Amino acid sequence: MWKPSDFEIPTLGEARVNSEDVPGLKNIAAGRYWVDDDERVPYQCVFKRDSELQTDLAFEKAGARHRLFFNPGEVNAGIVTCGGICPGLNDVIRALYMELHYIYHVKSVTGFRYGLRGLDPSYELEPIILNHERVSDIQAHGGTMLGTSRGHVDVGVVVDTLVARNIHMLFIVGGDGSQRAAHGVWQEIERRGLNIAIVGVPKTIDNDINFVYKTFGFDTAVSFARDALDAAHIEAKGNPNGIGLVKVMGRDSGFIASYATLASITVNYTLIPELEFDLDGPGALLEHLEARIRHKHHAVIVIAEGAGQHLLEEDERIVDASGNVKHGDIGVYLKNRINRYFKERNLEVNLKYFDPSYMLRSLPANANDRIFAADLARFAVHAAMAGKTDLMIGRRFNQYIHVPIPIAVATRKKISLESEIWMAVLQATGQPSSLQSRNRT
Ligand SMILES: Nc1ncnc2c1ncn2[C@@H]1O[C@H](COP(=O)(O)OP(=O)(O)O)[C@@H](O)[C@H]1O
Ligand SMILES: O=P(O)(O)OC[C@H]1O[C@](O)(COP(=O)(O)O)[C@@H](O)[C@@H]1O
Repeated sequence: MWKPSDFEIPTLGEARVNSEDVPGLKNIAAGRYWVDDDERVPYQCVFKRDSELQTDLAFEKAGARHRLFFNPGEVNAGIVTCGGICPGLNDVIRALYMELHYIYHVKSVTGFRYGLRGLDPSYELEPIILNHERVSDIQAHGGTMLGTSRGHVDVGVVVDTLVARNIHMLFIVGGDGSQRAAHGVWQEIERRGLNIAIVGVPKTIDNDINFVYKTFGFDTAVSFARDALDAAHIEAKGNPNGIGLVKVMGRDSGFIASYATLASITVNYTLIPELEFDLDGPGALLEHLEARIRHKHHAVIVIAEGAGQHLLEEDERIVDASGNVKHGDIGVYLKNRINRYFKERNLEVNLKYFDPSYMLRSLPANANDRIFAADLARFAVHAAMAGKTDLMIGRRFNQYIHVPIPIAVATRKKISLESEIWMAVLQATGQPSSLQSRNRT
């Protein structure tokens, strides 16, 4: 259980600069952005009749502060993007640069290349000094102009690089792994007694980071996944006993699969990592699918990549360079099992398999994601300028907040049997709730 003090954001020291003297900041609609340091957003808001609202647990509200720790004109800022790519990364980089340069007029903005390894001199990746020309059109492209990577980098080496390059604030754009790394870097900075701010911008296509109602890029990914599901439906209906099977990303969570199901409304089975399912036996997927094919002559199935891993051989499971489990290909496995099942029963089916996984990560951001990614970046800059550190920008109840990184990475956002999204999926698909009746522990 959290304590109120767990929600406190570390600061580098006493604020020394009056932000109202920063010309760029004065010119923007400061009324909208300026936030008093004691403004809070409650941690809990929904409460049942018998449980109390714990108003003492609250996040700090994000926004421009009246007083800054850093003198903007002296600041050298750094940006790094880590982990898998995601629509909107370039929007974040662009907005970080624009806010730092045009609003705060910082001295320099350095982009470290290929994730954390860009901060390890042994990789010999010379950083990029960002300027207007370099970033002005990057939002039109997917991926990240800085490159990204997975894999361990020593936090001591990262801090050595920050010191050597006289970086005052580092923006780490990445998922839970990157935010853990950010916390490690901050701990090392604190141990050395340095004044360097570490601010995280949460990123994952899977949307499973807590305290961000939806991660940037997720909206874009869902639209693309919806198109794949619609295509699978057309294929399924256009062939005798057609089955459209679509695999989407989602290492540990089924948000893309579930939201795309709701957006497409053509799906009959949604299989997600959080809920276990069986293939064989009475009432299990294959038997249910057979009944549907005999009755309706077509079906659409969406499966998230992390679903049904218990069905695969243990030795198919490997980890990536960052230590994340790399799942076996459940899509291909399911395709083969379905085909074999119907062949054994001498029942013709026409299964079309779609694997749009990587395609939905590499798109440029759609309109909503573009707005959101840029907002996160701007709030990250305000936080760092005020000398706040070891935090990630989040969003709760329509307000941007400062989330202490240890809280942000303590748990992962997941879909459960009892969640509203799952109820909606069951309703939209008509799949029996008994098909996946166990939360995965
Ligand atoms: N616990 C950790 N401590 C330090 N670095 C970490 C930790 N977990 C992940 N990292 C580093 O963070 C970077 C991104 O992590 P990864 O899990 O690949 O992606 P994501 O940030 O998208 O979850 C990698 O360089 C990885 O080595
Ligand atoms: O092939 P890669 O780059 O390891 O990416 C695959 C993984 O990345 C994800 O898209 C999530 O990655 P992030 O958490 O880094 O955004 C997973 O769904 C998927 O398992």
